[in-house]
Amino acid sequence: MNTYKIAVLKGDGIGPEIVDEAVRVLETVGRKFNIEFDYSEGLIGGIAIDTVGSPFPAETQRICEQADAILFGAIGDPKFDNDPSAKVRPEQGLLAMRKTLGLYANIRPVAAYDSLLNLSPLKESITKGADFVVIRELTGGIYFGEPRGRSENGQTAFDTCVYTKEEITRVAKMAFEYAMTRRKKLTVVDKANVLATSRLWRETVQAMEKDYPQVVVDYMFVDNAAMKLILQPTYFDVVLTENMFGDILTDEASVITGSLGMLPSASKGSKVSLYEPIHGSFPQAKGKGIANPIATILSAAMMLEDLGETVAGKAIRVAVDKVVAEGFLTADLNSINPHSTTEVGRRIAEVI
Ligand SMILES: NC(=O)C1=CN([C@@H]2O[C@H](COP(=O)(O)OP(=O)(O)OC[C@H]3O[C@@H](n4cnc5c(N)ncnc54)[C@H](O)[C@@H]3O)[C@@H](O)[C@H]2O)C=CC1
Ligand SMILES: CC(C)CC(=O)C(=O)O
Ligand SMILES: [Mg+2]
Repeated sequence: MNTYKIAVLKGDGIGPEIVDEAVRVLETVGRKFNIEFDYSEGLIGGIAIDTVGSPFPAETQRICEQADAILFGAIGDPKFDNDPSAKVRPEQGLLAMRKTLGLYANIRPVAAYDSLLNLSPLKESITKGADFVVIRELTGGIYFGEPRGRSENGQTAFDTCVYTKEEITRVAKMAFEYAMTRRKKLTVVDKANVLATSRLWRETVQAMEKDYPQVVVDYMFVDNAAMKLILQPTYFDVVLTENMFGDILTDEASVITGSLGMLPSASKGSKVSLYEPIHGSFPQAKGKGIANPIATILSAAMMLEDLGETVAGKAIRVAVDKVVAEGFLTADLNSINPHSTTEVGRRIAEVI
């Protein structure tokens, strides 16, 4: 029997509810495929600020560093969002965790489900067959650059976007390698017509093209990419982009699947990897049992595949596909006969 140490960071809002369903599904595949999970829970985000005064406590860092993989829910709470003067914010915990653990690449697969095509506001003729992966740089750019803050007596605010060649090279290498396992097409999304950082991105990736002669590379400005994503999503195979563009474009891309609650992700670096839905803490839904757990359950499937448990990961995907096809879904995707977060988690576990 294989045993894995999993750090479980539920976070805020719907975080605990969706992670509980992912754990339920992990337990089910564990029983079926003889895999054992040894879970350690850590605090992160608003709940960590309220409990111990820090959004990414040292104890949570220790738990993560000792784990084989990390399963993360979401952070964020309106009491911080609505207080611009808050000195410590839940989001700082997520950013600090990504930076401290060196999680420089966030892999966000996007695929349209045939049975959900009618639920996207986009026409079926546009979304059918869409299947791409966004590789978002995760520890650089404007979310981390210094200096940042206020000047002129608080009347001016500034953030700084910084990228080094090394940061671009390591994530681009991952993107080229992903492209090699797929349709061998890489689209680099930037704003090189305006931004110095984007010009460094373009120059760096262009220099790497010769190492991957089978990969066809194109470069697209982010404003055009934002349009193309919903005009012709089937155009894309692997998309490589910087931190903020990737954050924004993938929420947009979730419209292709019908709900933000469907998109999983893996955050990777050179050490332990972290698995997280792409959405946030959806505070309006907290405790109501209406949040879609599938993004988190599919993140757990990505985790198993990366741990080498491909059969178990595949079993989760097959079960999700079946449950999606039968329409046993939360209100975001089934407003007529909605099922609760727990019912959907239980159903997926039952089908495995
Ligand atoms: N990775 C993380 O932990 C992230 C945290 N946040 C934080 O989350 C809080 C809320 O931010 P929002 O901008 O409202 O983003 P959000 O992603 O939490 O929610 C946006 C909308 O997406 C839908 N949605 C999201 N998750 C869903 C799910 N599982 N099932 C069904 N529908 C779902 C809902 O309609 C919701 O109103 C903020 O405090 C923000 O800072 C935002 C994004 C990522
Ligand atoms: C809350 C932000 C720090 C991150 C975010 O929106 C994301 O990772 O998708
Ligand atoms: Mg986001």
